[in-house]
Amino acid sequence: MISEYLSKRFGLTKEGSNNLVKGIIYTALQNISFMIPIGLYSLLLYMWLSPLTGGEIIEPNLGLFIVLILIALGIIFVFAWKQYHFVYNTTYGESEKRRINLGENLRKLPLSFFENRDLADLTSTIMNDCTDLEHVFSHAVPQLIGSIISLIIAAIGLFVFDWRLAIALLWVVPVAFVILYVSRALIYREGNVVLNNLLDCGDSMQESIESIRDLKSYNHEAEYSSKLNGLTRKIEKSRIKAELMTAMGVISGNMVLKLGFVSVILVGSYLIMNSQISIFTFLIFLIASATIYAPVENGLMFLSEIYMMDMKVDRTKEIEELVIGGGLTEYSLDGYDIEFNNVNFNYDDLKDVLSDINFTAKQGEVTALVGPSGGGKSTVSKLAARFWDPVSGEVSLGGQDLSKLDSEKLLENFSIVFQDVILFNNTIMENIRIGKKDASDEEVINAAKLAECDEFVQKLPEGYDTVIGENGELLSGGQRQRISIARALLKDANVILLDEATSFLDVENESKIQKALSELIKNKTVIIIAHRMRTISNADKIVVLDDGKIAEQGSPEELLSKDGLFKRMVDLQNLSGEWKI
Ligand SMILES: Nc1ncnc2c1ncn2[C@@H]1O[C@H](COP(=O)(O)OP(=O)(O)OP(=O)(O)O)[C@@H](O)[C@H]1O
Repeated sequence: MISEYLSKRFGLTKEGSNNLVKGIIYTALQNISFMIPIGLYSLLLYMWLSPLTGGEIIEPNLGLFIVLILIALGIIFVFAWKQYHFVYNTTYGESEKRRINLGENLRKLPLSFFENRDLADLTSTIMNDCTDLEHVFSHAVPQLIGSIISLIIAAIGLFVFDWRLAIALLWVVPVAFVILYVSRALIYREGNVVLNNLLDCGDSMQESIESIRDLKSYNHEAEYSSKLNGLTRKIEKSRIKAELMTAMGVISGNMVLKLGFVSVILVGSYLIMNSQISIFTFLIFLIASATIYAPVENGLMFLSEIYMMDMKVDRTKEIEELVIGGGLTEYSLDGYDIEFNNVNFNYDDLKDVLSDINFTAKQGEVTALVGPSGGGKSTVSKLAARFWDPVSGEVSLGGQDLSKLDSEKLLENFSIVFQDVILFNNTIMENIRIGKKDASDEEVINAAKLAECDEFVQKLPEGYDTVIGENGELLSGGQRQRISIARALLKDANVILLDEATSFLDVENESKIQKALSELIKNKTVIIIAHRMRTISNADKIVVLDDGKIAEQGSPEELLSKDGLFKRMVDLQNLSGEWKI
């Protein structure tokens, strides 16, 4: 039962919660075993003090006492070792599983999730929240529950000994817990404020590092650092307030515990004066009051940590429980036409981003999406790869409704070249191999040659084995883009999405890549988004998107013969000397 509760409450695996229960039992046994030497010491005192209290002379066997103390130490050691084994193995094992699980879930989440989610927040959940949970499981939970169990057992023994002194000793414990329980709401609220301030500051840090070039070029560094200073001060203030709230609860609880010692002295003195208890009983309770509160004090300290943990468990659970895209993993496709049927879409219920979109991107053809900025071109391409599902209508691939297919499996059919190329701090060879993880070096080099990478790669100190730095910092924008095209060439999928794929390239390289792409796209479904008319002059079909609607569609020749938006865009670009058909 406890195991089920722990598993549900803290999101532990069955094995993890079973081991944590064992850890808690050993914590309680360890706490109790600490009382064995105290018991032996009390017995020794009783023997020594016996003649002073009118009893017979008892000669203690010191050798036996030393042996018993050594045995007690052995027992303490075994319990401590067992407790350590179960608690720490569980904690780090569970943390590992939690992180892997979160990583797996993130991998399976629809890409739309990441567009609306703050990346600093996600990193903080995986790293910081998991680390904080580690501490809670290794210290707070076993200590708190273990100390409650050992306290109950010790309390039963003390009640049997003398119920009046037991009450004098123990009345403070529930009072201390109630005080901390009452301060729970404040601790939770202030903890939340700290967490949000930390996230805001992490976000701003990340943003300032990512945009350092623009900040410097627009002389905005001073404003930005003063914003960061403000956020850091906010963290400091909220932390102090949160610590204060926690301290108020914990210190008040601990102060109440100290009253237990006072009440034992008062009640004990009264009972001794009235000859109702022996000096030995009084001594036992005095020793107990000096030791029994230590685990409770720890427990109180950890209770506040457990309160703070709630929000962290909620944040990790949110990712773990998010409905994963789901869908069929086994299906057959009738070709690779992508069809939009009466598709309507919005990102946030506020404004329709796409209305009544109907077109087919045919296999073996290049379909170009053009139109003014913000018209919805990228959104259409995202729907084509099921990064999002339409609000109404249907997007299909080879006759299958995309919203019924498993996203991960579906993307096996896609090669996508994004506008923002993401490269990894690895060699060029491995960066291209991402397109097809089992590709041989030869296949990688062939793809690189087709994407016009070979020439600049040969000039690098270690050729294909050159490590290109974080996000390819050693490469130019055009080189990065060519690497991402090489990846797509290597993947050789049936559907190709090119988002401004050649925007960084100079005219010479661009025409070379266009040649390579025309080889690649034979008999494939290609959707290309391009601002420059030159890059789509060979398209079979043009879909012009304006303000989320299809303004017109048809072959370039058809659209040029009309006096529509496309013609106006071409004329405009002709004016700037870019359009050659
Ligand atoms: N993740 C998002 N959340 C909310 N709104 C978004 C999101 N992405 C895009 N939009 C909005 O959707 C509309 C269409 O954007 P989209 O990026 O599809 O246009 P686009 O034609 O590709 O523009 P551009 O040519 O400038 O890249 C815009 O009004 C944009 O503000």
